[in-house]
Amino acid sequence: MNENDGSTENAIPKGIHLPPFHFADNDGIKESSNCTLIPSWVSGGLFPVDHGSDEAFHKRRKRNNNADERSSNKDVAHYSNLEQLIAREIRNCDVCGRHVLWTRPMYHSYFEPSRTDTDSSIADSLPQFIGRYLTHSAIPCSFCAEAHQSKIRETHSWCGTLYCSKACQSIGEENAMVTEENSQDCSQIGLPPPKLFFCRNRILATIKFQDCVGVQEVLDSLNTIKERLLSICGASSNDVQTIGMEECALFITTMLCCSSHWKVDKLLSMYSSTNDTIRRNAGLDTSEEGLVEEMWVMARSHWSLLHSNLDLLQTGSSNNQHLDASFPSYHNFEHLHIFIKRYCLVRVSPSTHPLISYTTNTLLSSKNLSDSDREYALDTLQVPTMKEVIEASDSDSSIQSAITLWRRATHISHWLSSSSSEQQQSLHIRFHSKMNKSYYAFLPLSLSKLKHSCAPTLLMVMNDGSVAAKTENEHDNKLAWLTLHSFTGGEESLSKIGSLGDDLNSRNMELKRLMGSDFTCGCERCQYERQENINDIPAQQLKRLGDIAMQQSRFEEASNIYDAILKSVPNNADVFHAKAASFLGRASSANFSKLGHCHGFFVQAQHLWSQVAANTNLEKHADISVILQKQNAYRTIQHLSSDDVTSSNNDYSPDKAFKSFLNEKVFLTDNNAPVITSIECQKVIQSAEEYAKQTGWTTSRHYAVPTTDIPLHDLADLKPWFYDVWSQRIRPLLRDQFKLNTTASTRTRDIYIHDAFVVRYDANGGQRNLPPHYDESTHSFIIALNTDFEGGGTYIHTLNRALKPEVAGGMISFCGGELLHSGDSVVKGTRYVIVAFCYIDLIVDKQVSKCEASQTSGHTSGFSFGFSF
Ligand SMILES: O=C(O)CCC(=O)C(=O)O
Ligand SMILES: [Fe+2]
Repeated sequence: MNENDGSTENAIPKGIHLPPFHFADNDGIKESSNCTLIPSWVSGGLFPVDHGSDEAFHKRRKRNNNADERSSNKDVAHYSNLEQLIAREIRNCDVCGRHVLWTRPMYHSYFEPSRTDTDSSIADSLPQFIGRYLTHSAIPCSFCAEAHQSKIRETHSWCGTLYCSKACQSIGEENAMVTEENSQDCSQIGLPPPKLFFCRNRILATIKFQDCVGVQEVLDSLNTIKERLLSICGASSNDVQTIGMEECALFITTMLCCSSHWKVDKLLSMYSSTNDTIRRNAGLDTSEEGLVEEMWVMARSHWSLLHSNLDLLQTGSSNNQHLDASFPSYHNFEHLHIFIKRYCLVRVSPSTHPLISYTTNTLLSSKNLSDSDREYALDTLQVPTMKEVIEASDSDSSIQSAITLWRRATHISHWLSSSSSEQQQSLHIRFHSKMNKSYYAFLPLSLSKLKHSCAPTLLMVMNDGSVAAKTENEHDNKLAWLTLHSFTGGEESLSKIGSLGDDLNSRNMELKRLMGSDFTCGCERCQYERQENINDIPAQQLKRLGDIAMQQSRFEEASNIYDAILKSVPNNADVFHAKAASFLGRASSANFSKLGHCHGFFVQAQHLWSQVAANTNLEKHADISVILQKQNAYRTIQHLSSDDVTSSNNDYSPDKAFKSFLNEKVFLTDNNAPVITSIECQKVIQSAEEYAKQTGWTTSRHYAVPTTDIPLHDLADLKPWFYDVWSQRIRPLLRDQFKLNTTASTRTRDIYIHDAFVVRYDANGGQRNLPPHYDESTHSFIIALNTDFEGGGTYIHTLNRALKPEVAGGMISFCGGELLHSGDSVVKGTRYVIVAFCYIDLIVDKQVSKCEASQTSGHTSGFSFGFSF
């Protein structure tokens, strides 16, 4: 097994955003390579129109500014609510100037419910109204009808002239103006000069749409229809956020397809050639039947209206005969629906880069933020893409400034505090629903071959990672694939379901709902979780499953998977490393506040790393070497296996030399009791700065919330000193503060360092602050190395203030994995601190051999670290 995720040289690494792409299609399918994004019905957005290579459309857009404003893709793409949707559709009749609803901005048609109509007749005509949205149909003006007859419809969209009634249309056509511009346009497409003026409808920004003809009726009726759909789905309007979306996306997609013979034929032939369970299980769920019927009637009646109007314009008489031949039968409509649901529609995850999600969530959950500051913070939340970061040189100033922006934005979340009001709560909910909104995408047909997997290689996401939920405008979002593992291009796997974090049963229930009741997922993850032919799953696939479990914080499962791999591939350092990391994950997620220790997992992880490093049969592993350096610097293993545990000979008296906060979860040393002297502080700063002259300060050691730091284990001249300080002064103090029993004979738990580093904050550039976060530790300490700066300090959110020792050498210690905290912005000068991530865990030696850790460690013989290599 290859160490780097089984990737080949040309593989695209994990964590990269790719634009939507096509898989090669043997049938030479020509489709837009973009997936169509379908926002939710509930949010009022319908779907973006893909004009593809419609040159005439683009040409016209450029020429006419007003039309451009009205009909740009952006305008059509999405609307955030029904009112907006309707308001955008209000235009003036080209003849009488009356405000009318324009049912489709790009196409020529009109819908004018009159005030005298009864509610029920409006409701009856609404399916057609909606239908017109859903299929690119229009009643062409006479110019467009000519264009249509000249068989140039494919390359020419309707002109967009709008009349509020037949009477106005006649007047308009009689008085039509011919301009130089549109006459040129006509000669380009081989037509006689047009009779009509092109697209001179205006958007009147001042229109109050309530005053416009028919608006309220349409709004009401749309809501009526929505309610009806929901009731068919068995949902109340309170559930709309969860139920409306998928149903709507599905129907919009199916109805869209019905407007294209080619798509219908293609989909039906794909359906009939599919020989998997879809055929055996073709029936609809009973809950769907009524809805599908209703949609079929709606789509069909629209189709009928469209064709009779076309006939009327072309031949002067209505002829409905071709309807049955061209519109899919109910039977076929049902098949289309099933096929699309199972193969063409995928849920799009709104999450993007983990960094962005992390920051965004923190911002959203912060109660100490005024509305405008939160808006500002979200607005300035711009993070470079992974690709940009990888490709950018260190000196790339745009990346640097983007990172600075991000940090500044997140920092606002605690800089300005105000009490949490109801208004803020609702804002929070609004933002949250905005961020977490689900979308569906209609895949190009060639992509419908992609297989579902619960451990997918690709995840369809909003955005390409460059902009984090920056604005209210959904059309700023783009679709992209996120590679969850290194991707070589041959893998056919994507996720059909929204929540990959669910367990086997929940995932399968969801899949059966989507794919039919006898669908059984055959992906490796389900195979593994069902314990079915596990030995047949290649080690490389299993490693992926383990890594996914790690990403989803299912650490115990990850440990088990890595164990399974080691049975067949016993000498893989990468898997051992991953297994130790899963122990560390379990240490962080152990129920610390209840147990007061990490169930032995921290200690277990350290032992595993040390044993792997000592095993000469195993390849050297870069990450394990770093862990070993830390173990040596802080003597973690020596401490566990020697009498060091008993040493309590310190010359530091902790008695009452510190203040405590938050029920002894946070401590600050008194000014007269620093843990190191100011001379020692100066030495640390000098040593770190000297070292940084050769290597620079690191800025990416901690993934989600990186500090600008130098690890202490890299500072050779300081290592012995730091160990002395740790064992003689700091550790005894922490034992005292966190009540780890002060005598060695009764002590069953102790505190260990996992990582320690010197951090530099600089008001004049570089890093000024650290965003809100939890540490990867149970406990952390921060030692101030200087005081000649302004701002700064460790902001503990529950405390609602920053703690800052007033003397160099002063220390803050706190439950870093449990309390949200941040590094406050330094506004003047440079701040240096030592930060250490620690774990309180069991002392694992003869004294504690019967501790409860043994029950969960997976080993039966006490607390053993015996791994078979
Ligand atoms: O700068 C500080 O005081 C906080 C640092 C911190 O929380 C960290 O490095 O994890
Ligand atoms: Fe921290």
